[in-house]
Amino acid sequence: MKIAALIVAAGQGTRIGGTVPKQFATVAGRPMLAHSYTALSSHPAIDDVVVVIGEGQEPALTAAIGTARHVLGGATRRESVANGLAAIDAERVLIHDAARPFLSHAVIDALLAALETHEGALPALPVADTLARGGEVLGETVPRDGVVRVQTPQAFRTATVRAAHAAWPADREATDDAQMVRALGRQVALVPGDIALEKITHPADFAAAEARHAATLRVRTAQGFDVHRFATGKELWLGGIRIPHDKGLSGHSDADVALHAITDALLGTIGAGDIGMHFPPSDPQWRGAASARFLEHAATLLATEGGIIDFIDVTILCEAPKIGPHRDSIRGSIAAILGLAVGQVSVKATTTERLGFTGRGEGMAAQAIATVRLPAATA
Ligand SMILES: Nc1ccn([C@@H]2O[C@H](COP(=O)(O)OP(=O)(O)OP(=O)(O)O)[C@@H](O)[C@H]2O)c(=O)n1
Ligand SMILES: C[C@](O)(CO)[C@H](O)COP(=O)(O)O
Repeated sequence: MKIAALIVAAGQGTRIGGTVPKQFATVAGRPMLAHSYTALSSHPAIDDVVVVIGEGQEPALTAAIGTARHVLGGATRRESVANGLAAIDAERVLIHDAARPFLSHAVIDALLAALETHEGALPALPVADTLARGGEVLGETVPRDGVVRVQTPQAFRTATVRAAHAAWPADREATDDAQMVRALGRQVALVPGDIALEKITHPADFAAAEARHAATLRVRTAQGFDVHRFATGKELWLGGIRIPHDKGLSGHSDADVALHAITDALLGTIGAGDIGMHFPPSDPQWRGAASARFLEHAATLLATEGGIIDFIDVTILCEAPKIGPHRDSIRGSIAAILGLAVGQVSVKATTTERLGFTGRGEGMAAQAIATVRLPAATA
């Protein structure tokens, strides 16, 4: 049996505002859409994931998740879902809001299990507050017994949800698909909802989602170390900044010893080997490459595993040049490459008291420690 997933991401996010629609804004270190796309596309039972986007949103989609199957949505969520349903070929379908980024495989499993006995299923949470009609002054209390908060993904037998959309009057809106299936007289099962799935609707929801997500992460640290030999006639690059000096460092790339150490530290946090495995010195395409690319790659791999960087600490070992005058610009540069605040980056330097290869001025070394947080399953 084929199972497809639709992520509706064609909204404008007007209640949140901002320079990009919320589904492409960053939350927990990645574009919001990327979180649920990863959760759905990595689930072993799901064969096909289709993203429904708005007109002109292709570049944002590609920037968020790379190449992905997608279709254009409509003016309302209901129309966007209908366009997505027309694009799939599967017996079962999960319909999910991009605005609910933190989707676990446990919720998907529960929904698919409920579909064995029901034509639809959705995650629901109990209501804890008193409910009342509102306006300028308090209206009457709404009984909350048996009232639930309805989340997504909503899972359906595809034929049923297609029939529900076909039967729904074109001049009436529906805020979700389950109410349309119910209007057909079919039963939709409830499975336990997840507070992590809360929809990001208003500006304050971003910070709340970040905080809830961060609380689920586990801290991990890893270190990186690198050495490069001095050579005359080379530029000296440190932390992505060109430093005036009479010698530079030799290497296949720009030989930025500080960025290499940080790259290895980040790769270490996810057990992804070392920089040489990802960018072999034997590969001509990396000749003279800016090491910022290597660091960005390591940060992307970490983000793909749901990790976020808490802190980077790098120590540069050399007799000369003096690092102090360049410390702030190196910090700023590393922070900019990684999308961090400057306060999340520390740059230190030391001589080795004229001892060893650094003491003799033959080369430079750098060591870095990365502190990150990763989802419990990875950590
Ligand atoms: N025409 C639309 C409207 C909404 N959505 C999607 O439906 C989900 C839930 O909608 P909502 O949170 O209301 O998002 P927006 O419509 O973008 O927000 P707003 O109402 O504030 O503009 C979101 O993932 C949104 O991208 C959609 O695909 N097509
Ligand atoms: C589908 C939904 O997320 C279920 O709670 C909700 O109805 C979407 O409503 P919105 O007004 O489109 O945000």
